[in-house]
Amino acid sequence: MRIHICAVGRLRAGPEAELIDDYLSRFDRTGRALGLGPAAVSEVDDRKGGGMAAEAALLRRAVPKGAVICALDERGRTLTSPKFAERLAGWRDAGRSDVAFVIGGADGIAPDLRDEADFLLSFGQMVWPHMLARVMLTEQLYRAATILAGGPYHRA
Ligand SMILES: C[S@@+](CC[C@H](N)C(=O)[O-])C[C@H]1O[C@@H](n2cnc3c(N)ncnc32)[C@H](O)[C@@H]1O
Repeated sequence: MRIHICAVGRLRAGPEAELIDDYLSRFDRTGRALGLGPAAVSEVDDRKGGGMAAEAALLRRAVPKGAVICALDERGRTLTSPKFAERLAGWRDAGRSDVAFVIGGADGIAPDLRDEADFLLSFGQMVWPHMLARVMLTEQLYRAATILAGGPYHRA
């Protein structure tokens, strides 16, 4: 099951980009035997200042047809890491080929795109910078893969 991280904004080289690359390559390595991955980031950038609606149109284009849409939003549901792993495995076991994690820009995700999501995932009620949300998501994807693989990385 392919993982797409569809995110607003271009990430420049730096510590966040290094962490994301590292977690995604670990996820791909661990996930391969589990039918999870590969994972890739699709960045969208509205240079015309069209706001959330313009970003939503670009994000929709980045989401593969038929993908499960999991939108990241502080108003969504919080999950434990094992429950997040279970949910990923559930989508895989239901035969879904693609899961798209959608991350908004400075103003968040347009309400109509949020309404289209199959799941709203929250990393708590605090608002995080979108680049940190990307890092947190990639770490949780790697953690989920290690949980499903029975590895020692996650300690509850
Ligand atoms: C700077 S935040 C935007 C916050 C904006 N005020 C809003 O109403 O959504 C940018 C993006 O990071 C992600 N994000 C930030 N905090 C989050 C959280 N606590 N849980 C899940 N995603 C979060 C969301 O995808 C959000 O659209």
